[in-house]
Amino acid sequence: MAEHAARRCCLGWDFSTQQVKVVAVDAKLNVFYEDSVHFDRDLPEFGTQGGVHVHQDGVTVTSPVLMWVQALDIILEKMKASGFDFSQVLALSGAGQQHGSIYWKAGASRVLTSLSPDLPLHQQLQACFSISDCPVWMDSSTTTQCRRLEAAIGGAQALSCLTGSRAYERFTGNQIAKIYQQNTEAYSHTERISLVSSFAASLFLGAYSPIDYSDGSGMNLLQIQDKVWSQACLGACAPHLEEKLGPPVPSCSVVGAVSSYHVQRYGFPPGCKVVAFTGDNPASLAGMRLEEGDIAVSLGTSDTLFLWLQEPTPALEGHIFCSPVDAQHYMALLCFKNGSLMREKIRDECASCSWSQFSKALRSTEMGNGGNLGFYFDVMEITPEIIGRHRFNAENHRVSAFPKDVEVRALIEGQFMAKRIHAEGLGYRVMPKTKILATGGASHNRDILQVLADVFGAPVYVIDTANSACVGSAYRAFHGLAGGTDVPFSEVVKLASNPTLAATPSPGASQVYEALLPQYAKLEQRLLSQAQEPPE
Ligand SMILES: O=C(CO)[C@@H](O)[C@H](O)CF
Repeated sequence: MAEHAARRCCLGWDFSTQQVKVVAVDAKLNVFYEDSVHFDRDLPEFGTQGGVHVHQDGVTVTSPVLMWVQALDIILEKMKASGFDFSQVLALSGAGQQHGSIYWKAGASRVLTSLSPDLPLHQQLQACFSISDCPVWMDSSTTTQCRRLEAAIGGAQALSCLTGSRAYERFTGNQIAKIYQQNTEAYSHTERISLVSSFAASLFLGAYSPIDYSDGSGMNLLQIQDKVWSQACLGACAPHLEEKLGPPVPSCSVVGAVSSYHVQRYGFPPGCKVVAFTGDNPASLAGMRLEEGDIAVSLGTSDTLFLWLQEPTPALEGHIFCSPVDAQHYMALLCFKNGSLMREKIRDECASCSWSQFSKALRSTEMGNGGNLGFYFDVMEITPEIIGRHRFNAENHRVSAFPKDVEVRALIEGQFMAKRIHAEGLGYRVMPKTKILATGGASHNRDILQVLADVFGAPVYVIDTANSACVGSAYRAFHGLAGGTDVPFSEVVKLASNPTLAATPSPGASQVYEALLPQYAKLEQRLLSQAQEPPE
């Protein structure tokens, strides 16, 4: 086996939906080791598809907790067999898919603190969980619990102001409420409830790890301003919940050292620190090294925006989480369902199925598209809830079609104006130092990125986010090691390689879009109110 030269490092873990991944990052912030275990491929005995079980009802989605435990056993054994030198690990942190919940059975903490280094984790933790199939973020079976929680707190907007989001089916508080209502005995036999992130940290700690502020913001239970559990939300979900959750902690907290189990079985140094694990999206924000005023745009099947916010404006769309790298600030997530599939459809219809033709259409039409505006939602859009294709000319009159080149530009300008309008609705502001970090399939098309730069009036950089949650976790481990809240995260990660500049705003862009954005916003509101009118 190739021996890995001794190299002081931090480990970054990601317990995601489909796999467990790990990277080792050295003091110069170079990734020199990575590995992964895929649930479907490497643990077929659990019978998951995409790492989950979709139940017969089509809305309940779970993952077996022992599959996650066994995946960690496998990846640690793979690292050991490859000659990885665990004695060089100074600290570790990690990420988990957000919102999922794990239910530790009464007495499990005693097992966790007295693990035998002669046996794998999954053999020793077999009887430690009161719920074996854990609800995950793809579950949408808790609409009743969502309505009850919003009613208890004074409505959707009130809940959003308190916890950063209105009630969402996947959010953990609603999932816990469902388990309490439908499996009361299991709930009563539960001594601790973890998120996937704090569960994973517990496996390294050999004790229950606390929930961090950032991933805890995805539960509809944490007051994001005061960073304490909301007693009203806890009470509306299930009894004795606060004692089962434990107190939340700042995301950069050192929550302890790796357990003697890992020291004796794998050779971790006894002083190897564990920094609080967090959600995969907050960890990705850290991995992308987003700074104040920056915005990350992931142009994938659905388009996702990561925002850095100082003063958030909670709304009925999007999600606001406590920042994972700065306890005073916040991050926001906005999801736009009509992303790359919508771009591919218009490419096929208007650019002969060719991206080069698509780019040519963008280059041959002017900024602002002569005042023509389009809304392209072939599937029900999330942000906002509108469906269908809607076109308007410069006089704001609805038209049935655009010339092909105009249609291409109307799609891209519309997608990016919507992103700016809804980002600003959550409190985001473009600043002089703003960088737009683009990732995902469409970020390979320079002409699309040019429109992005023009609409936002800010430079666009491209970044590779393949391992962003893992790399962000390793960065956060260095941050925790360096003293956490006393040291700016940006200082800790300044040695990391910089993103590549791909586009800067065209001359005159801000005049064009400052005029067009309010018009787009008005038309969107018009469509939204028409969509909400009762059918005739
Ligand atoms: O639900 C989500 C965020 O709110 C997803 O991005 C999960 O974190 C994916 F694991």
